[in-house]
Amino acid sequence: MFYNVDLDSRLMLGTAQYPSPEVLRAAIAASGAGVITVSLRREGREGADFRAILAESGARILPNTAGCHTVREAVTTAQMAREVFGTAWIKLEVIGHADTLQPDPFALVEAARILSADGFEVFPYTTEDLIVGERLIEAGCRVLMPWGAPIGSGQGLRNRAGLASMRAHFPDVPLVVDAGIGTPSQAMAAMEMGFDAVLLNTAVAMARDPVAMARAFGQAVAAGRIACQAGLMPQREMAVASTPVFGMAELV
Ligand SMILES: CC(=O)[C@@H](O)[C@H](O)COP(=O)(O)O
Repeated sequence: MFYNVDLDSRLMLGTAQYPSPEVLRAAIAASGAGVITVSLRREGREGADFRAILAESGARILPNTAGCHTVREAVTTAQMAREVFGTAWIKLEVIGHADTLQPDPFALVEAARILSADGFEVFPYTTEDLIVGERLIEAGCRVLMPWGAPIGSGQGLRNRAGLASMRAHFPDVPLVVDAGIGTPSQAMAAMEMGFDAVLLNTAVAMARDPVAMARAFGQAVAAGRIACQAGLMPQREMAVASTPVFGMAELV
């Protein structure tokens, strides 16, 4: 549950960098994404067409503050997005570093506190740092979005151990791996680890065939979720024969 909303699909899809609006429309449909994230800047640029694509998708809209570098910028962008999209959901990005596009944890927590107090339901894009996660929860966030890897890098789950300890530390908080996912298998791995959803953009938008890639990600996220719920077998140090020896033919 993400702020009391249950989603059919646990794939959250970004809407930037697609070769054309038609490809974007088809990719959203093929992915079956439950949530579409959209930047206010893009909505301002592309207007009615883009809005129609979002509306016909049937997915929930998660506006984001992509490109914001300060608390003030992020809070103002979120407030404008609430007006434009008519939702209290906001994916909060406050970028702290130009090369890594790493979140600024201090500004992030401050902006999350201001927005939560103002009635927003905040999805903060953060690192896997547990203390920052704690502070975000204290600030009012009921979802956390740790990065897989830097935005647009396609490096996948770069700090698997850190992500696993975040999952263990916040067993009851919905956690969404956001950014840096390059392949469907990486998205599936995140779901197998028990993450509640995955958010990605570049890997689909920049694929040679974005529509087919969107479908692949939709299926991978669904499969990872089923596998997690089915219970993965533990890894073992040694071989354990999988074929029973009872009833084997005796050769004399
Ligand atoms: C669209 C959006 O919200 C991005 O900021 C997001 O973090 C996706 O990252 P990738 O493009 O690496 O999938």
